[in-house]
Amino acid sequence: MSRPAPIVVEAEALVPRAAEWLTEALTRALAGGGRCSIALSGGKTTGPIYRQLAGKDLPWERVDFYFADERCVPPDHPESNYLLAEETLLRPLGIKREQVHRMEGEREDRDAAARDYEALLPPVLDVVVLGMGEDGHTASLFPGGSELQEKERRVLAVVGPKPPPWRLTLTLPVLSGARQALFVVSGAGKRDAVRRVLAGEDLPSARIAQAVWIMDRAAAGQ
Ligand SMILES: O=C1O[C@H](COP(=O)(O)O)[C@@H](O)[C@H](O)[C@H]1O
Repeated sequence: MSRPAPIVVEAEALVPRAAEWLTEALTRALAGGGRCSIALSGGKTTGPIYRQLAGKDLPWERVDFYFADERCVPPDHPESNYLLAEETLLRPLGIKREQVHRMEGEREDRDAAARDYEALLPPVLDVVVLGMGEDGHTASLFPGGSELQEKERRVLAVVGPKPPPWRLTLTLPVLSGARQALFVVSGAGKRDAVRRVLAGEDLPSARIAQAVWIMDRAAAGQ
């Protein structure tokens, strides 16, 4: 599959462009009149996008929320990806509890938490929002990790180099199988990783070949 050409925008246009893309993706996924699923990422880039997405007029009662990854911390911890989504998107929209499927990163038995999450994931996700770290990681799939070879498991507990170390993450078969996937990348710190992905290097982020990339000029090296 050939990678779609990245969409490069001015820094101030990144958030509105990404929120618009997600609105269109959700609209497509909801077009049949049924429910749709979206998996959210954490990190620094996504919060402002979620805030803007929360202002969009969509039939939110038909959207089910999942997570691409979670740090192994309680859900009210400042590092929690769930907390970020809760504060910027889920609470502002008044999303019902039963529509939100968070990864239970706080559980002592992380493998059991990963297996329980596998049991509630839909067979295919309609929309996935992803970020990319400066090392090319996405969700909690880090370069060189053995979990990148995973073919069967859909969710894994992993240890990564970025604090907090323990994480739960969707695996590549799930992320690369999503119907629509978006990477949002900003800042000069990501420039080298972007260059490596676009040059065809085998970084975790590069493995989600169907994804659309929206980035600002600094990340694109322009
Ligand atoms: O640790 C994480 O990092 C990635 C990238 O975050 P960013 O702040 O560099 O955009 C994020 O996508 C992931 O959900 C998060 O757990």
